[in-house]
Amino acid sequence: MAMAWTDTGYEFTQNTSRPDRPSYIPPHLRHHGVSTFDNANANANANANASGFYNQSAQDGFVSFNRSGTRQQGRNGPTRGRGGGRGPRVRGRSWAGRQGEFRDANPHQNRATFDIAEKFDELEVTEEDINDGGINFEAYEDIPVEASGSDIPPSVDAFADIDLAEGLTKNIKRCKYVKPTPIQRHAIPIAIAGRDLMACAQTGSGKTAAFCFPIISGVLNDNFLTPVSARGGKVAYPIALILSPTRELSCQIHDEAKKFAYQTRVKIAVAYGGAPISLQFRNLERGVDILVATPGRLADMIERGRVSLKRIKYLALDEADRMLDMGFEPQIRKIVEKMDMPQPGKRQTLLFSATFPDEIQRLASDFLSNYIFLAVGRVGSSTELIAQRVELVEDMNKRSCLIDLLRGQRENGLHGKHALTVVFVETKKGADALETWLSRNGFLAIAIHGDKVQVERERALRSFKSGATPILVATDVASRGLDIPHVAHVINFDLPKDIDDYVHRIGRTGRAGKSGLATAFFTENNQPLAKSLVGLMEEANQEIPSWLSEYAQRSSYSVGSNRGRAQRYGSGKFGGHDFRNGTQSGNENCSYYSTFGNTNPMVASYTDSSYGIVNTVPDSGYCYPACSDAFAAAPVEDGLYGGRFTTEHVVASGWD
Ligand SMILES: Nc1ncnc2c1ncn2[C@@H]1O[C@H](COP(=O)(O)OP(=O)(O)OP(=O)(O)O)[C@@H](O)[C@H]1O
Repeated sequence: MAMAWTDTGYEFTQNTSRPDRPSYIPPHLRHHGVSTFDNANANANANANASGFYNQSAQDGFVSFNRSGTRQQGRNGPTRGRGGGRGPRVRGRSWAGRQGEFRDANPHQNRATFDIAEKFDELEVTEEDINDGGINFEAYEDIPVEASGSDIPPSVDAFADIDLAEGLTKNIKRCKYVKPTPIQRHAIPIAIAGRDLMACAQTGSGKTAAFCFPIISGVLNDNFLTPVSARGGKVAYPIALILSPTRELSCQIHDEAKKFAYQTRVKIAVAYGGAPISLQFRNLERGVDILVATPGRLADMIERGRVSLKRIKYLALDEADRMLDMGFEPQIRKIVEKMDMPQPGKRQTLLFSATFPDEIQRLASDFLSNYIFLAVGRVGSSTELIAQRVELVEDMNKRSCLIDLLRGQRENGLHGKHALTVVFVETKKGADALETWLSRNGFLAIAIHGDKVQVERERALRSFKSGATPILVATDVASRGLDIPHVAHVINFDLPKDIDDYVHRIGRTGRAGKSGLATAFFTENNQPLAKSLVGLMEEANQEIPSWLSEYAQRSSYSVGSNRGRAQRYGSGKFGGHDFRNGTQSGNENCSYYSTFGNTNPMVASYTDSSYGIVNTVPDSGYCYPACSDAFAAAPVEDGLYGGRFTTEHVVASGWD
C-alpha cells in the first residue's frame, strides 16, 4: 500500500509488529531487566530519553575518544571545494546541547512540528519501508568500534551534529531515523570529511544510509548537481556511482536513496540487468547525479557510450568484499580502473560490507587513497540478536526436518504476514524442487534464484514481502543486503561452503536491533565449516551443541576450506582488523582508536586477539562450487572471466 508520511500512525509507545512467538532474549540483554527487547516500554524508553545510549558513560566514551590525540580533521582525502581538504562538518556542541537537539530533532515527540505537506508523495513508499521507530539502540550499547588510518575524524552522537544538507536532514526525519546507528555515527563524519573509507559493520546495522547520506549531502552542499544544460543528452555523467552485486539489492539501494534525496533536486537512477535497457537509457536521459548499478549492466552502458564516469566524485561499493572476490573482481577493476573514472585521490571511495577478509582488503586497497579502516561491531560476525540453532541431520532427512520445523512454527501461530521464513539452498535446481515440494505439502513457498527471469524474481520477492507467500526458498542471490521486514526465521537447509556467506544469510533476520532466529541443518558434508561456525557462534554467545564442538575439533586438523576463517572466528573476540596493521599492535603510519561501547577496554583485548595472524590460506573459502548461484556471476555473461574459470559449467545468474 502506498503510504504518505503522515499516514504512518507512528507512536513511540507503539509496539513493533512482531511475530507472535515466544520471544527470544538475546544473551546480552538477559540481565538488563528488560523482559524482551521488543518490549514496547523498553523501546519507548530507549527512544524517548535515549537511556543507555546517551548516558553519562556514553559521554565518557566520547570524551576519551576525543582525547586520543588523533583528532585532527581529515586533510588528505580529495578536496571538495571550500579551500581544500577539511574536517567533518561537525558542529561543536555541548553535551546538553546535543541532547536538547536530539529531542528537537525527533519529530515524533512533537507531532505539531509535522508539516502536513511533507510527504513522500511521489515515491512508492509502503508502510514496510518506513522505519517503525522500534530500533533497539540498547542492543548496540556495548558495540566494539575500531578505526585505523591517519587523522580520523571524530564520531558524532546525533545526526544534528553533522552538517548534512538541509533537504537530507528533513528526509532523515521523514524516515524516522531518530539517531544514527553505530556505523552511521562513525562512518558519516569520516565520509563527510572527504576521506576514503573501508567500513565493516554487522548485517542490518544501517550501512546503506552510512554511505548514502554523505554522498547525497556532498552532491547538494558542494553543488555538484548536474547542470540542467547537461541533462537530456545521450551520454549520462553521474557524480556518484553506487555499485552492488545483485539486481534486487541495487533496486533496494535506489529506493532508499530516493527517499533520502526526496525533494532535493538530486536525481537518482538505477541500472541493472534483466530489465529493458532502453527504459533505463530513457531514465538516464532525464539526468542523473547518483547512479546505482550492477556491474554487468553498467559496463554494457559504458561500452555503448551512454554513460561516462569522468565526472565521478563519489564511488561506493556495497557488499564490497563480494564485489571484489574472484567472481566480480575483473569486472569491477575494468569499471573502476580502465574506464574514464578519476583516479583514487581525485574521487572519494567508500567500501562497505559486513565481512572483509584480508585478501579482499588487500585488493580493495588499490581503489582507495589514504583511507580509514572502520570496524563497528564484530566484523564478519553475526549479531547476538540472532538466535542460532544447528541441527545435525542426514541429507535424506532434511526435507522431513524442514516440514517438522515449519509445522512447529505454524502450530505456534508463526506463519502469516508478520513471520516470514527464508530457506537457503545451494543450487537453483534445489530451490525449484524444494518450492514444489513445500507447496505440495501445504506450505506456501516461492523460489528465487538466478535462473529465473527478472520479472519472476521480482514477483517472488514481492509475494514474499507482502506475506502472500511467507516462505522464500532462495539461493545466495538473496543472501546479501536485502532488507525485508518481518523475516523471523532463516533456515540454512543447505549450509554454505563459506562462513561469510552464512553470516550474510542469517543477517536477513535480526535487523535494525530486532531479534531473529536462524536454524541450520548440518550434515557430515559440512564438516569443513564446523570450526568457523563454532567460532562464530561462540562470539555471538550462542549455545553450541557438543556434537558440533566435536566436529569442529576434528576439522581443526584437516585441511578444510575454512581454515583461515576458523582461526579468524576462533578467538571469541572482536574481529575488527585492518590488514595494513598486520598485528594489531600497530602500524606507525596509522593512528588508531578503539572503543567498546561506553568504556574503552578494547585495545587490550583487541591486541590479544588471534585475529591479526589470520589468512595464511589465501583464497580459502572463496572457491564457490560451480553450481552455486553465488559463483555464477555477471562476468560470465560478459565473457570477462579471464582465464580463471571456464564458463561452460557456470549458469548465468543475473548478478548483473
Ligand atoms: N538511524 C536509523 N534509525 C532507524 N532505523 C535505521 C537507521 N539506519 C538504518 N535503519 C534501518 O535499518 C534497516 C537495516 O539497514 P540497512 O539495510 O542499511 O542495513 P545493512 O547494514 O546495509 O545490512 P546488510 O549488511 O544486510 O546489507 C533498514 O530497514 C533501515 O531503514
